[in-house]
Amino acid sequence: MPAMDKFIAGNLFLVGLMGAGKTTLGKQFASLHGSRFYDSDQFLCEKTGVSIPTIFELEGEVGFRERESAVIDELTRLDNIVLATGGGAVLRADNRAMLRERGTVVYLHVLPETLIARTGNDRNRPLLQVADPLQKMRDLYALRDPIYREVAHVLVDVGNESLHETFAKLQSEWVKLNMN
Ligand SMILES: Nc1ncnc2c1ncn2[C@@H]1O[C@H](COP(=O)(O)OP(=O)(O)O)[C@@H](O)[C@H]1O
Ligand SMILES: O=C(O)C1=C[C@@H](OP(=O)(O)O)[C@@H](O)[C@H](O)C1
Ligand SMILES: [Mg+2]
Repeated sequence: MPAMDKFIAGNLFLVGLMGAGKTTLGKQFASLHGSRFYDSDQFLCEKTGVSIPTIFELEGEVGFRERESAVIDELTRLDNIVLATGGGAVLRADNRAMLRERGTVVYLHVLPETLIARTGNDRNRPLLQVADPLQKMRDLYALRDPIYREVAHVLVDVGNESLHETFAKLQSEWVKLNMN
């Protein structure tokens, strides 16, 4: 993982695969710290008035990624926010640069089996509507894990544990960062 050369105390950006807990933990973390919470997917849905599956259906993944980039640019310019990104937001180099330069990026690292146990029946994630969601998640993990590691300032290793436990790990990493 690269050195924390551009650490900015104010913004926390969460990255990781679908089901890692970015949205759930981000909301809780923001509420505890009195910061504003944003979720790039929710923001996009509010902007367009339609769901993520509908955007995929109408414009394909390419269209979704275009919109997602614009949202990442808009939201990462804000100060003192917690942002839950969509799992694929790190795929574009320009998004990665925005995230790394405008805040502290935390990778919630979770293994595919655990992720699928959490998201398996969810109809709201178009990429998982396939015959073998576990294999799909393994493929996404193989492709993206190195990218998350590259973009993140900090990795939080999440096992098969409670939400409460992961929240405590995230909190402890944040405290460590702010003591440096
Ligand atoms: N240890 C944990 N950390 C984070 N989420 C967990 C944990 N255990 C169970 N969950 C559940 O997993 C789901 C994660 O979903 P979500 O927050 O939408 O993830 P993401 O935004 O990263 O796709 C939530 O339903 C959450 O309650
Ligand atoms: O990993 C991905 O490519 C995606 C993750 C989703 O967000 P979550 O990571 O919050 O599930 C959402 O942005 C979209 O379905 C695509
Ligand atoms: Mg989410």
